[in-house]
Amino acid sequence: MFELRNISAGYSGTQVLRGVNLKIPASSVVALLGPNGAGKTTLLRVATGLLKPTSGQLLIDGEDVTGAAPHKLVEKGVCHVPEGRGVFRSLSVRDNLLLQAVKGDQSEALNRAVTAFPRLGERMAQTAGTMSGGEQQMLALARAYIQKPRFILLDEVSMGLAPKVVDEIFAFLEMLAREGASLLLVEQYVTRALAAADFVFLLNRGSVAFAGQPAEIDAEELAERYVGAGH
Ligand SMILES: Nc1ncnc2c1ncn2[C@@H]1O[C@H](COP(=O)(O)OP(=O)(O)OP(=O)(O)O)[C@@H](O)[C@H]1O
Repeated sequence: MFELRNISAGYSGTQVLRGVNLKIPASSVVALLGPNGAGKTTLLRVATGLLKPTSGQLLIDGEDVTGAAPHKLVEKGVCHVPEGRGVFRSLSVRDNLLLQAVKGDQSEALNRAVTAFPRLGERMAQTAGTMSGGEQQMLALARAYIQKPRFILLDEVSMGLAPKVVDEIFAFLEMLAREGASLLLVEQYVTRALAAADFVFLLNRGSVAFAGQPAEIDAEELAERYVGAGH
């Protein structure tokens, strides 16, 4: 269980998050929705240790990890897939994957990546930056998967991708949750996020405006009121 408890945070005097409570249980997908500027990315930055909260706690399986450096959280199984795909564009697909592998486990890491996304297997020698947006996102997700993360925080992974690729990516994310991971999915793609999620949090102006199950939400109304285009 990954938990943010009463978190407030911001940037040099500007408060963005105001007393946010959010839980990501094991083996579940939690969608974090909300309009532009609501504070979703800021929340992910707090959750990954990149931004220290001004108050509140970050807990992993009940252990207080507030203020821990990002690499300490990585050691605890926290993995961040940032907006705009965290891949090294000038490196090959293979090198991108190997950089994520523990020494001695290189072939296992490559196998794991190809199991997740078979298409990457055909493109090992290709320079990552020359692949399509969808393929680069698959590579970013495969790099995360290699680390066998327990908590995966994803920022707009479906942004700008074709519906078929988005289907493939969501199927992969649901498989990660079935394997036991906890996922926090920041999404503009409301319908898709609600279909995949076990729990939904709606952030508005830095506060949680709704927390509950997808069935309690009217996706159309939500998209109109809070999220805007892209659903
Ligand atoms: N580095 C920064 N310095 C100062 N203010 C920032 C910084 N990053 C974000 N903000 C401000 O914090 C607020 C929340 O931004 P954030 O990126 O967390 O929202 P978001 O919900 O992820 O929005 P979007 O959907 O547009 O990405 C915004 O008003 C933004 O201008």
